[in-house]
Amino acid sequence: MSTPLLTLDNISKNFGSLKVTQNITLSVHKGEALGVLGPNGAGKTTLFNLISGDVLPDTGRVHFKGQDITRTLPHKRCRAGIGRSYQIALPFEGMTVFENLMVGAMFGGNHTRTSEANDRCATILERTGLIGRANQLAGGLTLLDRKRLELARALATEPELLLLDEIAGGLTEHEAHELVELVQSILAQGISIIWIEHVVHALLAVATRLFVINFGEKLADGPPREVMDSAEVKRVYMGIAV
Ligand SMILES: Nc1ncnc2c1ncn2[C@@H]1O[C@H](COP(=O)(O)OP(=O)(O)OP(=O)(O)O)[C@@H](O)[C@H]1O
Repeated sequence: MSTPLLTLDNISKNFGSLKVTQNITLSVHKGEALGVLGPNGAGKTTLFNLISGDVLPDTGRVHFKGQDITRTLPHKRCRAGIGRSYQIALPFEGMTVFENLMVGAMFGGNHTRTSEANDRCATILERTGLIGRANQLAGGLTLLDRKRLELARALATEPELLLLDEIAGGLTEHEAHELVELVQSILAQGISIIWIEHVVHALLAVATRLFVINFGEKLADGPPREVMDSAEVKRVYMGIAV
C-alpha cells in the first residue's frame, strides 16, 4: 500500500491526571473518508487538536505526507495541507462571508496573487451554496450557513486532508442531506476527510472507514458496517446491551 497521508503513531496526551488520548495509532490514506465516533468527552476533538497542532502530544509521533510534524506549529500544518473546521464556528463576525474566505485563502492557500484567491473563493462559495450570501456579514448567518462557512473557510486553505468536527449537529433532515452531498463532492475532488460526527446516518453516507474512541482509547477501526455491528461498539456508543 502507498505511504499514508497521515499517521499517528502511539500518541498519548494527558491534561493533568486526565488521560484524554491513550496510545492512539492511526493511518489515513489519500481518498479515504474516516468517520470518528465516540461518546461525549471520549477525546475526539483532542484527536483533531493533535493532528492540527493546536495541542502537542506527550508521547508519540505525527507524520503528514511522510514528514514528521509532531512539533510543527498549526499554521505550518495548515500550509502543508491540513485544513480544519471547529465544532464551535467562530467566523470573523464583522467581516463579510467573502472576506472570511479570503483570509483562509491568503493565509493557508498557495496563492501569490489576490486575483487567484478571489477566483478560488468565488468557486468555493458557489459549491458550498453561499454565493448569495457573499456580501453579508458572517455574524448574521443562520446555523446552516455558519456551518457552511466553517467548511468553506477550511476549503479556502486548499487542504489535502480536511478535518470536520460535528458539522451536521442541529441541522434539519433536509439540511443534513445537503451537507452530506457537499462532503461527498469534496471527497470526489480528491480531498481526504476525517469527520467527527454524532449524526451517524450522515457520517455513514460518506465514511469509507470508521474509528471509534472511548475514554481516549481506540475501541474499533474498520469498515463502517463491521464497526457498527460490533457488540462492543453497540454497548459503549449506542448504549445497547448485547
Ligand atoms: N485543554 C484542556 N484542558 C483540560 N481538559 C481538557 C482540555 N481539552 C479537553 N479536555 C477534556 O478532555 C476530555 C475530552 O475532550 P474532547 O473535547 O476531546 O472530547 P470529545 O470526544 O470531542 O467530546 P464531545 O463529543 O462532547 O465534543 C474532556 O473530559 C474534556 O473536558
